[in-house]
Amino acid sequence: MAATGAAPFVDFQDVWLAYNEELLAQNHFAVEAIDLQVQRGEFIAIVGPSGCGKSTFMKLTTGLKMPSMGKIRIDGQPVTGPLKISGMAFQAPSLLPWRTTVDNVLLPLEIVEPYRSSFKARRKEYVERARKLLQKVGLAGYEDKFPWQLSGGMQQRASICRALIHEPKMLLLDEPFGALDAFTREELWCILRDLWTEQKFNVILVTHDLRESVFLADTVYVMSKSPGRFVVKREIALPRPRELELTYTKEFTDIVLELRGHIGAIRNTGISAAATAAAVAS
Ligand SMILES: Nc1ncnc2c1ncn2[C@@H]1O[C@H](COP(=O)(O)OP(=O)(O)OP(=O)(O)O)[C@@H](O)[C@H]1O
Repeated sequence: MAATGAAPFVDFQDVWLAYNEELLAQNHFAVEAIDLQVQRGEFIAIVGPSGCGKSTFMKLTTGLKMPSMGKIRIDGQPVTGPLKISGMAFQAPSLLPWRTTVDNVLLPLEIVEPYRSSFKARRKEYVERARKLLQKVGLAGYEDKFPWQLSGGMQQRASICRALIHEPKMLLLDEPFGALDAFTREELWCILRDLWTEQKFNVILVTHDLRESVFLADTVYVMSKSPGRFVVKREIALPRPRELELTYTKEFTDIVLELRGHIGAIRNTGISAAATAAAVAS
């Protein structure tokens, strides 16, 4: 899976974030003491109770937010602003309504250098790339449709293609399948797993679906709240590629229940982040 011994692809060193100066003055952090190293090609998932700081962690990883304290390096470089080496997909697919599927997928190439400057000259090649990706996610035949002609699951497939069109080194997914029915969700897990196996980008997935985290990720991190802090690191040593049947085995269910137990403890007993961190091996 991930390369070992090399410098981590994502490297958080004691990162803290308060959302503004006033909160910082009150020592009110949204996330604290984030130490996290993700190896090149690794697929990680982040789970935790609502409001614990998962999206805040994503904002830091994309460079949309800068830490109040601590250091972040991605692909060996300090993060100083919004990153272009990542693709992103969120719970709402947010396709532009006046663009066809293929034109929505092409959007990052019109915006991100080095593609932007050559976009017009290479449009034909890029359209071909977009069509191939759409085919892989089962959207062949829908390239020229508009978002309102697609189901929610289809729009989410297109948004994953849009996130991958500029061949990013890292894919950031914040609850991308949360609004979909169980069958579509499982189908998209398999599509995402196949794309990842083929292209080997890093993935950081935020999800409330523990089965999803265990099915997809190499490592699952549990975040506790107030402020958000990683308190559990669970490596998932299940066979790859993962088949859906695996999700019905005892081993799989035991890991899901173990993670559920950690989140239940954080939610129900009000265990503070520091106490949980001390109690649970990382
Ligand atoms: N722009 C902001 N300004 C101030 N506080 C914020 C801002 N965005 C988030 N927060 C606070 O930071 C904390 C973490 O929020 P975040 O959205 O990262 O949680 P989350 O784990 O992603 O939640 P959910 O699972 O519900 O999406 C919360 O207490 C939230 O109120």
